[in-house]
Amino acid sequence: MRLHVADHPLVAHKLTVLRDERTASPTFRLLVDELVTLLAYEATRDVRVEPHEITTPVTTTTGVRLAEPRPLVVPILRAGLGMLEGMTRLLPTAEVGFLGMQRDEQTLEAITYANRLPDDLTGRQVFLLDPMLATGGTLVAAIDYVMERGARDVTAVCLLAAPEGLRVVQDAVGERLDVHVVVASVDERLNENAYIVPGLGDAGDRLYGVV
Ligand SMILES: O=P(O)(O)OC[C@H]1O[C@H](OP(=O)(O)OP(=O)(O)O)[C@H](O)[C@@H]1O
Ligand SMILES: O=c1cc[nH]c(=O)[nH]1
Ligand SMILES: [Mg+2]
Repeated sequence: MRLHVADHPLVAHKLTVLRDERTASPTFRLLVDELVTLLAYEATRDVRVEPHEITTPVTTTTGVRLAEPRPLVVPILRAGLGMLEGMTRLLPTAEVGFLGMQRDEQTLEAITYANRLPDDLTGRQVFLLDPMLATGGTLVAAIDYVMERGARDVTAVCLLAAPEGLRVVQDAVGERLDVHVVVASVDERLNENAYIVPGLGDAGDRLYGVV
């Protein structure tokens, strides 16, 4: 597993406001969007491109364009939905798949309630979006879904990760896949309820309200 922690004062500043319990949904959503844009820059560093010849007003030159097949962006509902627009702003031609997953707060098992992914992901670059990597159960299940469909190039974009969850992801997929994880911060630990500490609380609730 390759881990990239965004080390940038703007990321740290925005994350601090995001963590603050006084930050209400409208500002929270805006900050998630801005943070994803900053993380997406790093997450797409290895996006596949191909040579592309163009004519400028002065001469012809060979640049690059995104290669086919187009990347697939997969927000993990609910909370990952808050990251979709920021990601597709940088990758406007990407396709979008959806995974709806909810952690059972008793067993901590990830339960899948929606799955809308292309059948064949062979050769596709896949970007999984989820703000929180806590125990790692949700991300491991999501990686399994895309790997079952043939994906071998997977990047997870998260805002916060717990060290415990990163170890779980490494142990579960490390042998099978060189997954790339891009995060704004690796926090201290999980608490007794498997919430990230210091964290930001329940990302889905803070984005969309308690349901
Ligand atoms: O690493 P894990 O221990 O699996 O936990 C992380 C998951 O928990 C949160 O989702 P949640 O289950 O709260 O669903 P929601 O997005 O609908 O709020 C979060 O967005 C992750 O998907
Ligand atoms: O801290 C956490 C852990 C799981 N899910 C969240 O939204 N927050
Ligand atoms: Mg939630």
